[in-house]
Amino acid sequence: MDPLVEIENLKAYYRAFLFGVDREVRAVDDISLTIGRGEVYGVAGESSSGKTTLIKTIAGAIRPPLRVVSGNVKFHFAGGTQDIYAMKPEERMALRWRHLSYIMQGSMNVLNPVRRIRHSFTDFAFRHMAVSKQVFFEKVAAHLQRLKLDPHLLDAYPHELSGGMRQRMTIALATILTPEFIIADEPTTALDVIVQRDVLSMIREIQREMGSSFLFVTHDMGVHATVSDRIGIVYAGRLVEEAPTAKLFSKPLHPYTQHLVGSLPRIGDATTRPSLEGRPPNLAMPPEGCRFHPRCPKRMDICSQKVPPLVTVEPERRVACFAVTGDQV
Ligand SMILES: Nc1ncnc2c1ncn2[C@@H]1O[C@H](COP(=O)(O)OP(=O)(O)OP(=O)(O)O)[C@@H](O)[C@H]1O
Repeated sequence: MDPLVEIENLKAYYRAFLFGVDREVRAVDDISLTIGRGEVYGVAGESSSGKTTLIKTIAGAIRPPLRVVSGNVKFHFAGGTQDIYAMKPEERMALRWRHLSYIMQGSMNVLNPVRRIRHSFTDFAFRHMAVSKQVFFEKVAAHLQRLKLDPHLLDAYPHELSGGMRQRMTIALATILTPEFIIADEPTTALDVIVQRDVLSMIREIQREMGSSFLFVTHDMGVHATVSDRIGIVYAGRLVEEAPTAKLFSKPLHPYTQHLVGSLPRIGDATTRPSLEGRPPNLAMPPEGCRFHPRCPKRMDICSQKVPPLVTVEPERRVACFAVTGDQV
């Protein structure tokens, strides 16, 4: 794999006062992963597992009470290497849009609601292209056409577009400068299933045509099945399994992944699936050992005593579970 993003032993904690006690919320706790050039890397996990915090730390968007405790994030943009935490804030800002861009849930965060859409394109992208306004808008129109969007929509206000159309416009905006790396945070969660399918196929097409890498974050395993090449499963701030999508779905190894995959509905199967007992832990007071052990159907004594390391069990496949790797690791 030709790596575009390398994340090593990343720990990022929030400082929080809970019941009068100063605590650390260990939202990202020792995560290492690599995203290849041209790859869609999916991150899955339930609510509060640390997905958004992981995105923030990867993008270097760190504000109190969040702080990076250890680890590093390296990008390999434009033939060089950028160590995100060794860069000055203005150098980090310079990567935005041109090399690294975002697609968020809720496009109104990006499209200015009181201005026509063309102004959002000018605000974000014009200064990065050394061309006249006329050439700039010719390029924008060509980009929209390539993405099957009518360039006349540039004259509309965001509220005049449907939710799906707005989200597609946001994706056009995020990709106008052909960034190498795109972070997508639950980009289809607020959309209905039909519109969701359109948006996902648009993302796939962009990835194929432009060769950009994606970090695609969603709790929705069905969406991952459609769009992700590889998936990292996050539980309570830790990466517990990573595998190519087809392998992860056909043979999930970690008991938590088995639960996620097993809960997906299947056509013709009307049986109810057992739910997982308990709740995800409070990350200010996570359990000792494996954070999943209080809910795990396969737990052993060691699971409450020792943190299972993330072990490569087959090529391209890592899992952190003593029930899979044995307790001698
Ligand atoms: N500003 C904050 N101060 C303290 N704790 C925080 C803060 N923001 C998030 N957290 C905590 O960090 C943990 C991870 O949150 P995060 O938002 O990263 O999870 P998530 O997987 O993205 O969840 P969701 O899918 O619900 O957005 C949670 O326990 C959350 O309560």
